[in-house]
Order: sequence, then structure tokens, then C-alpha cells
Amino acid sequence: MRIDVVTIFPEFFDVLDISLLGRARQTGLLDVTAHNLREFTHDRHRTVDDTPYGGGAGMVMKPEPWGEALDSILPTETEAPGGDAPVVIFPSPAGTVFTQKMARELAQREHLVFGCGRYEGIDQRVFDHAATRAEVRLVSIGDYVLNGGEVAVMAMIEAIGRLIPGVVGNPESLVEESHEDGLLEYPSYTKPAAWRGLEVPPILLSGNHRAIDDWRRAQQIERTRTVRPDLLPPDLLPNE
Ligand SMILES: COc1cccc(Cn2ccc3ccc(-c4cc(N)[nH]n4)cc32)c1
Repeated sequence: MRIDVVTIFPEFFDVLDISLLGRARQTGLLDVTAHNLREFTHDRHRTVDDTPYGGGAGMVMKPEPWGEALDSILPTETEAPGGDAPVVIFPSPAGTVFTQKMARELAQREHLVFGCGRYEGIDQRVFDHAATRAEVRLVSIGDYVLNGGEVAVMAMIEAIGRLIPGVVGNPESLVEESHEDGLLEYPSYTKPAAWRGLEVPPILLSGNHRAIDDWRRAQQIERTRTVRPDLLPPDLLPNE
């Protein structure tokens, strides 16, 4: 998978050179490039923002640098992509909420482009023009406001990248985890069996794997019902 990120803080993504995603980059499973938006300005001050039309606080990111940055990444009409057309994702508080389902879907794509806004956001025409030549999505990572898109893009790259076959050592570990089957994960324990007066649930030491699986499923349902009842599938909703 090819990933391009446009940002005024390209060094923010240097961290992707370590851990799982770092190895995925080295083995060619992931090709991540951060592009400095200021490289697409032409004034002495490398200006990327200006005051908002209609007034209001803060600054808005100018369309011209974004247009040139995306020109340098997206295929032109003549270079119609042989494979999957790129998806251009802009984090935004006003976006569709990012979910494990969306991560799974995006992990199937060949080319993702992320646009990191700053200030009070990006001129709307950037999204409108990009939509004439690629699939464009505004995506929120939660109902709170960040200072820019970089943290959100990092979270999405990690959530998507780990689903790419070969990136995570043991693919089985991707199955039994929160949100993968729609429920929150069960509690985990490891040695020692007793720690500061706290015992591991005896069922986990029983060796009875059918009973352990049943216990874990019950824990998932109880935890989801308590913490995230909105995630419960209809057949598990409490009877009214
Ligand atoms: C656009 O509306 C805004 C209003 C006030 C501040 C900001 C700051 N800001 C700039 C670019 C940007 C990109 C993403 C996010 C963001 C995403 C999530 N889930 N929370 N916050 C926030 C961003 C934007």
C-alpha cells in the first residue's frame, strides 16, 4: 500500500520509521511519504494560510498550495490508475467517524492520501476540486477538537496499516480484539497467577478451552453492555 501525507509538519511522521510500521516500510509492505505543504508555496514567507472570507477568528489554509501538492500526488486523467484509484482523506471534526469497519475497508485500497489541516481548517474548494479527480472523505477520529490533522492521520495509519497482511506478526491476534467482532475485548491476564492479592480467574487455569471461550464471550458481552451499549448487536440487546 502507498500512503502519501500532506502536512506542514512532515517531521511529525518520522515516528513511523519505528515499530511494526517501520518494519512494514522496510519490507515494502507500506510505502509512506510525508510531503511538506510549504514546498508548494512560492512567496518568501512560504505562506499557507490567510484570513477567512466573511470574517471570524483564526486563519484558513489557502487553496493554492493544497492544489499543487495534490497535483503532485494524484494521477492526472491521462495517467488513469491501472489499479485502485486513490482515496483522499482529510481529518476533520465535521467528518464521518473513523471505525474499525472503515479501517478494514481502507486497508483493502492500494493508495491512500491524507491531508493534514491546521489553523481553523482548509478552504472548502480544496475538497471540492479534489473530488473531481479522486474519492474524498472527511473523517473524524472522535467528538473532540484537535489542533490539526496530524494526530488523527497517525491514528488512522496505525489502525489501517496493522490490518495489512504481513504487518502484524500473528494475524490471529487481529481477530480477537475490540471492535473486530463488534464487541469489546475480554480482560487479559498473564503470570503470576497471584499478584498483590489479586488472583487470575480460575477458569483461565482450568485447561477447559470450551469453558474458557464461553467465559471470554460472556465477558465481552458484559463489558460491551456496560461500557458501549451502542455497540451491542440487536440479538444481544436487553429485552425492554
Ligand atoms: C475544522 O474545524 C475546526 C474547528 C476548530 C479547530 C480546528 C482545528 N483543526 C484544523 C485542522 C484539523 C483537522 C482535524 C481536526 C480534528 C479531527 C477530530 N476528530 N478532532 N479534531 C481538527 C483540525 C478545526
